[in-house]
This record gives sequence, C-alpha cells and structure tokens, in this order.
Amino acid sequence: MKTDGGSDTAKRRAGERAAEEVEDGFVVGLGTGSTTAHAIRAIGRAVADGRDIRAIPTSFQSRQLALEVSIPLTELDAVDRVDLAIDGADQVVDDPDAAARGALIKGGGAAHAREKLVDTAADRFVVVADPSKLTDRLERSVPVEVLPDAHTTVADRIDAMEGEPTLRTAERKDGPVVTDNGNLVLDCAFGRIGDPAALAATLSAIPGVVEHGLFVGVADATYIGTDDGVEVRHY
Ligand SMILES: O=C(CO)[C@H](O)[C@H](O)COP(=O)(O)O
Repeated sequence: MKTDGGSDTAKRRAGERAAEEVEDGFVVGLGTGSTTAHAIRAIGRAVADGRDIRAIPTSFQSRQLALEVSIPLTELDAVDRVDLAIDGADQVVDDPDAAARGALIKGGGAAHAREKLVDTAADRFVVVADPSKLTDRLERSVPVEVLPDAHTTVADRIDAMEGEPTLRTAERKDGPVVTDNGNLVLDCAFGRIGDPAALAATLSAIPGVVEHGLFVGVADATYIGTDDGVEVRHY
C-alpha cells in the first residue's frame, strides 16, 4: 500500500477519529489509501461490535480491506443515500483566508474517479490527513485519469496549458499504471495552482478525461491527525 511522508500514528488518529462519526444504520463511503485504511479497520471493529453499517468502497484496495475486516458491502445504485464518506488526500489547502480552503489534490493511488463519485454522493465528506498534507496552495501534480486512446491528445492539451504531463508508470509491471476502471493516469504538473476551481473546470472539459484529482468545494471537514491528537477543520 502506498504511504506518504506523514507518521502512521498521525494517520491512525485521523482515521480512527473519522470512524467515530459512523453511526448505526449508516451507509459509508470508503476512500483509498493508508490513512483511510485506519478508518476502515476501525469501522470493521464497530461492525464486529454489532453496529449495522454498510459500505461502498472506492477501489479494489479498499474493497479488499473491507472484506478482510468483514464490513458488509453495497453499491451506489443499491442505496437511497450515502450518509458519510471518509477519504484521504495528497494535499489539502489549510489557509483560513484562501478562497480554496479545503480544496484537495487526490489520486495518489489512482482511485480518484471512483473516490470523487462516492465522496460527492455522500451527505457529508470527511477528509483524513496528517500534517504533511497541509498547504497554503495546491502545488502537487494533478492526477488525470484518461481513456487509453486519449493519453496523447490529452497530454497535448495539457502541454498547451503550460502543464507538464507524465504518464504514470507501474512499479512492478512494465508499462503504465492501469486504473481499476481500465484507464491510464497522466500526472500533470502546473506549479502553484492559483485558481483550483478554474483549473478543475478546464480539465473536466478536455475530451478523453475521465476524472481529475482536483476536489474543490467537496470536503465538509478535514480531520488532521498529529502526534498529540486530532485537529478538525470545518468548511
Ligand atoms: O487519493 C487517494 C488515492 O487515490 C488517497 O486518498 C491519497 O493518495 C492519500 O493516501 P494516503 O492516505 O496513503 O497518504
């Protein structure tokens, strides 16, 4: 499983604190990544204690973990509502004065298409993060999932926007990363992103783009695990 710079203690605190928000009868969206994995394990313990919870995973990885800890699974088209989604992030805008406060870059695990689907469908979306994810301005490369046929045409469009697209390559397979949806990922560097909402709209409009990892105005709160406790930001 991919892990980033933050301490595992901080990730665990954030994940377990978010899992406390899951009530009896809830349908919960399960994000992807090492921080969310702590929430999934905690939800598994709540299920083992008799709590009635159903979950919608956002990736093969979160589905496998949910099965391992015996959380009953469901699908978006089988439920009337998703009460809560818990998901990690690669960067979170944490400047109280920034217009884009709470905006995220996601997709470090190439799961951002399903994550965006489930996170935006939820009544409440809680981000779980450690302090290494916080920033005053988004500046990591933005993962862009593309149809395989479109990877060169989308890359050309990104170049024309003065971005730098790089086809994500697999670590233990020759060739590119293939997403759970059978698509490819271009990691697109734009430097410091001044207007994430405008960039998000531009990327969404490119033919062949399935989904990008900019989540703007989507999160309701971020739970930041630290080595001392958990800080909560509400948006
Ligand atoms: O967006 C994601 C996967 O597509 C993850 O949520 C993000 O990469 C954070 O992962 P981690 O908690 O392991 O740092």
